[in-house]
Amino acid sequence: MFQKEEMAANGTGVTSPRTPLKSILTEKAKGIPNDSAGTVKAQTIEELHSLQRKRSAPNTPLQGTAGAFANLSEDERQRQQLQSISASLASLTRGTGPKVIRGDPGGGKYQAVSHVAHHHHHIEAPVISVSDSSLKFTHVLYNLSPGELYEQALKYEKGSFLTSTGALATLSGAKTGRSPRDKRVVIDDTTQDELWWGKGSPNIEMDEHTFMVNRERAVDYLNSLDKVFVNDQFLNWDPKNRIKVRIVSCRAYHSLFMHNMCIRPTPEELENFGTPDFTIYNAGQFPCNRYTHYMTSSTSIDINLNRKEMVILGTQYAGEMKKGLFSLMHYLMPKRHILSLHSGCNMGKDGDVALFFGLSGTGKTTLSTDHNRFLIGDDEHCWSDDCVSNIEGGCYAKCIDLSKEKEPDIWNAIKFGTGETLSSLFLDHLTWTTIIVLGLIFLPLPPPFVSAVLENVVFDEHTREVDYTDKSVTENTRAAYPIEFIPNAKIPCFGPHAKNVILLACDAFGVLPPVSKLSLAQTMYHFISGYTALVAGTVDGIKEPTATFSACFGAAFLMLHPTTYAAMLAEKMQKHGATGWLVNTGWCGGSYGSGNRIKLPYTRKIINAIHSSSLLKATYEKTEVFGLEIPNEIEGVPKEILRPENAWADKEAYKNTLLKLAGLFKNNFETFTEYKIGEDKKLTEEILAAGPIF
Ligand SMILES: Nc1ncnc2c1ncn2[C@@H]1O[C@H](COP(=O)(O)OP(=O)(O)O)[C@@H](O)[C@H]1O
Ligand SMILES: C=C(OP(=O)(O)O)C(=O)O
Ligand SMILES: [Ca+2]
Ligand SMILES: [Mn+2]
Repeated sequence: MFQKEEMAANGTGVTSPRTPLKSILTEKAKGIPNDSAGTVKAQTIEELHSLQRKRSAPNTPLQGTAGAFANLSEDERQRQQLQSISASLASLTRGTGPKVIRGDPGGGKYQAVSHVAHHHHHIEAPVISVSDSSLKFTHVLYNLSPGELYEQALKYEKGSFLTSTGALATLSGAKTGRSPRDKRVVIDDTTQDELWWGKGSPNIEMDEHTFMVNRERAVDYLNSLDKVFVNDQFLNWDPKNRIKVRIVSCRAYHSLFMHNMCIRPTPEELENFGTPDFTIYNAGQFPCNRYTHYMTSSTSIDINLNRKEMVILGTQYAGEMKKGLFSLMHYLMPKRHILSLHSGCNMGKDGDVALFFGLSGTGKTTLSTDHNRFLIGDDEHCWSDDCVSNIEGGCYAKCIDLSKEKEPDIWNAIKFGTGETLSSLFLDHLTWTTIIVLGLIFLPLPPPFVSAVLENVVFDEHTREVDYTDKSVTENTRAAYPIEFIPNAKIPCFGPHAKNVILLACDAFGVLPPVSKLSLAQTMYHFISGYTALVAGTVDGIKEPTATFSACFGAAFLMLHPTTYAAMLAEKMQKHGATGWLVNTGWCGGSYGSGNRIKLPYTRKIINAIHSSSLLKATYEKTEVFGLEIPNEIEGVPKEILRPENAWADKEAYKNTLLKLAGLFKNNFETFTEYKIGEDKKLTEEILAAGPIF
């Protein structure tokens, strides 16, 4: 009887007599007050150490909450959870999943699944032989906390270090950027008709069978390891359109990265998680077999929409997982008439929402992180009939040349510690009517315990201070931090319909004006064009400044034809009266090499003028060739830089460069001239006429 009660009380079925150690009192000690707070409730050192780590969720989920597992005993619930993970890792040829147990094979203390874990805990890690896979156990490190993941990384992953601010610095291996040429999408009867294939499309086809070959390769590799990390998390803050994802990976770094980047479930949500909507198998440390059909390198990133799975082989760059899930959302959301956007998003205290579109490195993260506004998200959003919502739970900032002075919020986010939810100071500025009218809910959540991951940065061996100017490993150094690390993040991350749509282009040619106001047709023209000219790339291998056109400012992630997204954007902008802007965050006064990059403080002034509506009231002049409306003045921005031709010393060179760029725009748009944008024939014609005229 007593035993039963104790089992129910600690929820594990493990019973241990907890008689405290008797303290020995000598004659001398009698009468002397004991300064210790009591005696230790442990009989052995192991037990003492086991007391140090308090059992908590998710290992000990809360009792009594309703949901998928509501009527199950704790043992049964955990058994089903392990079964689900085993099924995720199942070999399709052998027809079975591995024997999974919870816990760290290195002797760590995570094995909450009592009976299974206890029996096999002492098994020595065998020399791995795949043919013995049915005999061995795969340890599952399930939704570990940042602290646990830190320990795993520091203990077992070479190249993992603590920086002076407590961030985890790590290396992503040979790949320090995405590998879009190695992306494959399974073509089947459904996707053949639904998806965007062919010229300009990022979706390079692969057949179902080849996917299975790569999946098996990844699963076999994962099964051959002593341990794998499993994250069960969410995408999309819009509760009606939340997607459940499971990420299986082999590195603590990957698990921590996704912990930061996806939405973190509460213990209750995790308990009721059930079957994921999509699963990633990240076996990035292991290459694909180049003799496999469709493979052109040893890297392969494969999406199978029918199986709801993604396989990663031959790259450890964590951005592949983040952007792979983004591709998934670009498929799932439009099916629900929701527009998925490669954009940053923030909101003013009056509820004015701005979207920041732009290719990698154009300023989405930098400019959406604004101390005077609420951050909704830095990179991936959905625009539904109800709201604009962030897909992710974290930000992924470029950190080359990061400075505390210029970007204090990002700088301060690169740490280990607790996140700040919306500061009360900021709340004071919000009137209650605003809160009620906008239906904003600011949850008084306890600050979560989280930590940033720094990829491929260089730091001082002794002080552990990061040198953000050092490009020794790569130019594409990155920080991934949970959104709560930005003090004025808006949690939950959604807001009302967008008022301003800002298209960012980093124009290395230096001929686009720092800011221009766009008509709806021009907005669509530039959205479909998706221009930028970067100097250094996120995309693996590209280091030179080149013009890039990427439809919808994110062709690499589109699943459907660009005009599908464009038509939805046009409709939403019309419906909600949003204004489009083109902002050049790149060069002025000359091309890359002779001119200079526009100073961030000037760009911020421009963006402020857009937010405050003051720019809307300015007087404008139209430019030649591109027909862009340029404001005559903006407070705090030198007048000379607003008109590019004034900023260039060599007017002849300016004109030639302008025409060169116009030609590139025209060539690029040729593929789109035969498409209709939605039902509106008039708009389609206007869009075609909204490009450069020369
Ligand atoms: N005028 C400017 N506007 C925006 N970003 C600038 C500007 N000048 C320099 N930068 C730098 O360019 C980079 C923009 O990168 P980021 O904001 O991460 O882009 P994205 O999120 O679009 O990939 C940052 O490193 C930022 O400091
Ligand atoms: C993660 C990426 O996004 P961005 O550079 O747009 O922040 C990427 O392109 O790899
Ligand atoms: Ca991006
Ligand atoms: Mn970004």
